Amino acid sequence: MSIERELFITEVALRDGSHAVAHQYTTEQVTQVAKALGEAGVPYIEVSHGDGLGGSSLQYGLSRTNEMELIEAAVSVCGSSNIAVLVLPGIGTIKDLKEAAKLGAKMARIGTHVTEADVAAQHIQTAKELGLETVGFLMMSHMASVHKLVEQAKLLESYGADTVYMFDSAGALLPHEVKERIHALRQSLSVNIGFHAHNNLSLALANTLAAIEEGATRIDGSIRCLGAGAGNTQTEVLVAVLDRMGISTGIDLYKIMDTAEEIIAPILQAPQEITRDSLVLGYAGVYSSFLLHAQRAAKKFGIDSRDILIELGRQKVVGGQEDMIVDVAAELAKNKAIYSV
Ligand SMILES: CC[C@H](O)CC(=O)C(=O)O
Ligand SMILES: [Mn+2]
Repeated sequence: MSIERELFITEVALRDGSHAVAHQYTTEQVTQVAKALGEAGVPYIEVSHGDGLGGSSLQYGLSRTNEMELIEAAVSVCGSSNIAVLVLPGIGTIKDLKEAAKLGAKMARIGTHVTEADVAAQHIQTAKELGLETVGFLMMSHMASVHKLVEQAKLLESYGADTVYMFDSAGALLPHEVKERIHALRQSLSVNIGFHAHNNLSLALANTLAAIEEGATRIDGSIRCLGAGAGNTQTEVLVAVLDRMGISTGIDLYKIMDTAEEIIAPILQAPQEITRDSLVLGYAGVYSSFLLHAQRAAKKFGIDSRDILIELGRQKVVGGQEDMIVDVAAELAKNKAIYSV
C-alpha cells in the first residue's frame, strides 16, 4: 500500500544525533531506533557518522561502531523506509558511497560548505549511477548571500541532484532570512527544495514552517531534537504541527511520539536543551557540531567555552577546520594568562 505524502521528512537523529552522543551509537541502539522509525512510517532515515561516511577520525571523533555495520543493521529492520547516508566530499569517498549502496542504502546526501558546491560533482554523479536518490546540500547557508546560495545550488542541480537542500548548520538564520533564501531557490531551481534547521536560537520549527511556506517539500527532523548543538526541528512536533495544518507526512503521530519517549529519551547523554553554549552557536553563527569539541577544549585550557565559540564565529571557521577549535582555545588561554599577571 502506498502512503500519501505531500511532504517528505528525513529523520536525522541517527546521523546528526551522532554528534550529540560523540559518535558512540551501538548496533543495538541503531537497530531499535530504525525499526521503530520504519514502523512509524518515516520515509527516509539517515545513518552515518555525524560528519558523514568516513568521518570516524581523530579530527572529527572516533565512532564506537563501524558505520557500515550500523547501515546494514538499519537496512535490515527499516521495512519500507529508505536508509540515507550522508557524504562530505573530502571526508567520504566514492568507495564509501559504493559500499553503503551495496549494503542497501537508497539515498545519498552529498554536501559541501555553501560556497564550495563544485567539489560535489563526482560524488553526485556516482550516486546517480548507483541508482540512489540523490540530494545535494549546502551547509552554513547563513554565511553566503542569497545570490551566492542560488549560484551554488544551481551547480548541485546541474550535477544531477534530485533535491537541493539548504542547511542552517549553525541555527543562525531568522525566519525572514529563511523565507528569502528558500523563495529564491524555489524561483531558480526545478528540483525539489529541502531545508535542515538547528534549534540553537529556538527557531528550528519557525524556520522550517517558513521554508515550507516558500515551497520546501523535503524537511529534516530529529526525533526528541537529537542532533548537534540544540538539535534539529523536533520530528514528532513537526509531524503534529503539519497534521494540524493539513499537510500529510505519512508518519503515524502516536508511533513517532512513543519512539521519542520510550526509545530516544533513554539514549540522550544530556537533555537536548538550549544551553548557554548552544545558544551561542546560533548567536555567533558557529557550526553546531563544534559544540562538544569546544566544551572539551574549554575544560582542557580552563576557559569559558562561549569565548571559544564567539572567537570561532568571528574568524568564520567552517566545517573541516575542527583543529582550529584547539588553536583558538590555546590562544585565548595564553592571552588570559598574559593579562592576568
Ligand atoms: C556533516 C556535517 C554536518 O553535521 C552536516 C549537518 O548536519 C549540518 O551542516 O547541519
Ligand atoms: Mn545538522
